[in-house]
Amino acid sequence: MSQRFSAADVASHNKTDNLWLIVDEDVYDLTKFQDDHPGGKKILQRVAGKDASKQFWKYHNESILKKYKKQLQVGSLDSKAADPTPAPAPAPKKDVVKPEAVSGAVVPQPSAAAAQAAEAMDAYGDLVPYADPSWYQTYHSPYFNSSHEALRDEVRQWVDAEIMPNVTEWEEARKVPDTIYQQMGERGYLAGLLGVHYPKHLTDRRVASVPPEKWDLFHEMIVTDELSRAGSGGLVWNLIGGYGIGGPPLIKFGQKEVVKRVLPDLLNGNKRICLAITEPDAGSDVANLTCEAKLSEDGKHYIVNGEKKWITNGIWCEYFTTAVRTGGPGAEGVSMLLIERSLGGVSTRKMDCQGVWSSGTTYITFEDVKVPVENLIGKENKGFKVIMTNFNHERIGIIIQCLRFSRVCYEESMKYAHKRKTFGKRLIDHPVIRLKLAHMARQIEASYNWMENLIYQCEKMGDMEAMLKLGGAIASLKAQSTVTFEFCAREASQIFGGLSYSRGGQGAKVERLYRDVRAYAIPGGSEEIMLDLSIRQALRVHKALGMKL
Ligand code: HEM
Repeated sequence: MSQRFSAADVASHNKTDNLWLIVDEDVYDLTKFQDDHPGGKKILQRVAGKDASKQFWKYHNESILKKYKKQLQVGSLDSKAADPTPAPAPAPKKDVVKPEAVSGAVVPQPSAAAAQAAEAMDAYGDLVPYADPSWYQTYHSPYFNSSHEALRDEVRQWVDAEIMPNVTEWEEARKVPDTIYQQMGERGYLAGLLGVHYPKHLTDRRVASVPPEKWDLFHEMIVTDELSRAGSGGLVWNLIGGYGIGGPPLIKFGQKEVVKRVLPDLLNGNKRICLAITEPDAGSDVANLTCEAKLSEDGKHYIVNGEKKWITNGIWCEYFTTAVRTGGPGAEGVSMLLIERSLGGVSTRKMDCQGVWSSGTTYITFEDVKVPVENLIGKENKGFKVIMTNFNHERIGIIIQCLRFSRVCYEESMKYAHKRKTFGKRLIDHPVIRLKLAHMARQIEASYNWMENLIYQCEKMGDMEAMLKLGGAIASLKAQSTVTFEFCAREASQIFGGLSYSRGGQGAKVERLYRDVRAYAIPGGSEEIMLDLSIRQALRVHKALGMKL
């Protein structure tokens, strides 16, 4: 913004029909906007011509300026430093704070070897303690390197510019513009989100900051984590909810020709896929599903009839990775089939749900859909194995999202607690509020550190070994992360008070995430089923490993 004004210039625009004000040394013309101002026009008129920064920050958060700057800013104060372009820049290089002992605490010194081997990561983000993972905040990490740092910055800049200012609007409209999903493809992110590293043979899209050969599960984690900063399960599920669980079975177990025909459009963001397993009467109890696929007399097609319920993204999808019954009762009679909308007989209806509004939760009916046998994913009656190997990837996705949503609740609360005053003190100065923040942080950090370790294990193991050895721990962490999310959403809501009860405004993220909690605690295996499985599976594996009781 090139126009420069003195404070006296701005002061002359102090009438109702000529209303300017200053926020953080930028000058805004609110003459027309005042009638639409959700906080009322009188409150603006009272500060007309003045520096209203203090009042502004009392009632709004950053997203408001991001959204309205273009439309309302007319210039800056002449006292403002030149080139104020705000960028979520990677913070200064290696300016690492040396810990100092307080009250007699001993400060351990790293050994010479350790000091040589390990450099702390660069500082990144706002450095609010625990609001980002510790490797963003100058601490050491065995898992991340400069390619992860570069991707983090790439995704964050995109999310901050294109997504963050619009999320509330999209959520209310119950739809994210298709262009955002397409950008996920163009930027190469979709191709990296299937848990199979980077399938460069199926797409010419590339991620700007990471070459495909270097792509690992931590890069995948970063994309999901940074998207989740927007504080909306609906947004994340819209972009990767159906794709991230419907795509992996196809790319891993689909027949070569089908994969070659279907995958490129999916990876590039031109078409959508979802996972259709749950039915009105079969949820966590997958082996009981009834949607049937009968082989035609000539053996060339399956004829599919049945219903699927709570299917994320279903209304927008061309492809449905579907669990069907091809054999007898129980798990041995289940197969996976790629059903295509273009085959006819597929009807989708949007469901109205408590949370994740922009994710497109769908009820599906299949009526005599004629599916070519080539669309079988895996072997006939062996679909349960496909479903089982998919669970780790699905649950880790849920864990990443829940833990970032927990951080969002915590970060919003921490920032709000620094500006809101009650009984003459800022909220952060009340011990009871600090206690809430401490309980949030300890659960987030413990869970995140376990998650890093499990992702590292997945990176080192094959699918089958990971399914057997990690299935129990991942199920347990899924429950741990949804409980953490629920706790953080509740505590954040208490800290925000009424602002998190009404929709929009400063408490928008907290209010929305509070509504999203059940969408994480129930699907992908409910907390109860996860915790029980975690012990059963661990015992089974450790018996095989030689456990002595
Ligand atoms: C660039 C200038 C401003 C813009 C673009 C703006 C925009 C908005 C918007 C969009 C809201 C709806 C709530 C939200 O989404 O956060 C809002 C609410 C509000 N604004 Fe402003 N505003 C501006 C300046 C101010 C100033 C200077 C004051 C106070 C002197 C003020 C007081 C309020 C109040 C009291 C609310 C209602 C908050 C609530 O519901 O809790 N606004 N404003």
